Amino acid sequence: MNKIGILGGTFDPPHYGHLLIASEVLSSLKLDQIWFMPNHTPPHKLNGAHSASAHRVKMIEKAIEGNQSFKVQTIELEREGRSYTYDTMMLLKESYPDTSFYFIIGADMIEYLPKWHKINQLLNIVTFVGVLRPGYKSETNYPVFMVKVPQFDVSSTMIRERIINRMQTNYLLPDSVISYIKENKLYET
Ligand SMILES: Nc1ncnc2c1ncn2[C@@H]1O[C@H](COP(=O)(O)OP(=O)(O)OP(=O)(O)O)[C@@H](O)[C@H]1O
Ligand SMILES: O=C(O)c1ccc[n+]([C@@H]2O[C@H](COP(=O)([O-])O)[C@@H](O)[C@H]2O)c1
Repeated sequence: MNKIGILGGTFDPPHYGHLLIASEVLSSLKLDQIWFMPNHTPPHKLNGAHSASAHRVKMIEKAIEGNQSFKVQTIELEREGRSYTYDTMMLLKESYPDTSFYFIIGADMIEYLPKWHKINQLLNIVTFVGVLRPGYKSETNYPVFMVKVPQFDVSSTMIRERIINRMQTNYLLPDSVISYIKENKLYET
């Protein structure tokens, strides 16, 4: 049985918080791979993503370059529409019947779990793995396996705001992603 961790997200842009939790969960749970899975339309973000899907994929590819255990999974972009995790995981279970899936979520998403689409059915097909995130609580009535990771208070929102305000973003995300953002003038207004 393969053990795959899935880090679903908007990745707008990807940052070291994402890479850190992916790497820590991979090693703590002895997973085979982590799949970074950008959503097409985040179910809970009314305005959707700021950057086009193609840019978000390119930025993830740059961020994970060189790490053989990290892959991009684009199933939600191909499907389009609102990216309900239950629908996605049903399709992935069908395509990969011999794989156990571990869906990684930060504490902001743990708080939001009661509102997830078909949450009880989803719990039957994935194991949720939770990590703490500064400013959010991890208490929940749902079965979430907590993995202790160093906390890093960075978010895509913080990075987008810094770019708008022409502040530096060094060491919050990989240089290759910073260069890509500059070349493509993302998030400037
Ligand atoms: N610094 C962090 N520490 C722990 N978990 C994180 C961190 N950043 C993101 N995550 C988790 O990674 C997943 C994907 O996050 P997402 O792509 O929405 O990034 P974000 O930084 O939360 O973005 P935004 O600020 O735009 O909401 C979510 O489960 C989120 O909780
Ligand atoms: O399926 C749902 O109802 C649902 C509700 C909120 C979030 N999610 C998923 O949780 C992951 C993290 O969300 P986000 O938008 O904070 O990056 C991402 O894969 C989302 O599609 C899924």
